Amino acid sequence: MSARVKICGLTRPEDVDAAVDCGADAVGFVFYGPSPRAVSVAQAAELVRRVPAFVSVVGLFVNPAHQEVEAVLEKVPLDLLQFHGDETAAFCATFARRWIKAIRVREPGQIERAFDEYRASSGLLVDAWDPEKYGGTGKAFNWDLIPTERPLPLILAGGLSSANVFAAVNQVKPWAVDVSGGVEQGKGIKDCQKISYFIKEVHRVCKTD
Ligand SMILES: O=C(O)c1ccccc1NCC(=O)[C@H](O)[C@H](O)COP(=O)(O)O
Repeated sequence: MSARVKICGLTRPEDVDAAVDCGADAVGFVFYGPSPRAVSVAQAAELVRRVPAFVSVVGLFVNPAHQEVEAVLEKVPLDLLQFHGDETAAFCATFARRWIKAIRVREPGQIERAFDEYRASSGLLVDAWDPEKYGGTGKAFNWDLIPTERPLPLILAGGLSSANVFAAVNQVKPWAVDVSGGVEQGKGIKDCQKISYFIKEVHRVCKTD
């Protein structure tokens, strides 16, 4: 078994370097103003310059206007778009870029329905539901709601950290895991030691299989 790792919500050059050096497969930048992890287009363009070949750069949006995404794409070489709001599949597919859809899980059957609705995506990210936030909540959800039959790559997110990612990967066997709060020392400020432990735990479970 192998699971890839995405470190999301990076805001500082040293955190990008730490994620890359520790072996992250993807790094995520939040283009959503209300988030404490939001980056400007100019800031993201600078940060992305540090990302080497074969590490994917993901741009995260929440219910953006079409023009807003295009404006980011003009300046920031994103490999993938991650839509974290109530975007339709038709909207997500209007950009000349691969995309993944995040859903916030709270009831049985929801993931199965999303697999169908977002079948044109490159993956479905499953995160915890929260009444007030679209993501980055630091909360886990009931992994028993995740079906074993998956027509798309499944990316597990929500409240992961080095303390639970071994169990998560072992149980869910996701294509990838996505973490933000679990590798931070403060909102938007990553902790390179936590990033290192997190990725080591994912690699450890992959070796034991
Ligand atoms: O990070 C945010 O502030 C955020 C705001 C709005 C939508 C999504 C957001 N983040 C998404 C992520 O960082 C992750 O994909 C995911 O939600 C996991 O976050 P965490 O539970 O903190 O590990």
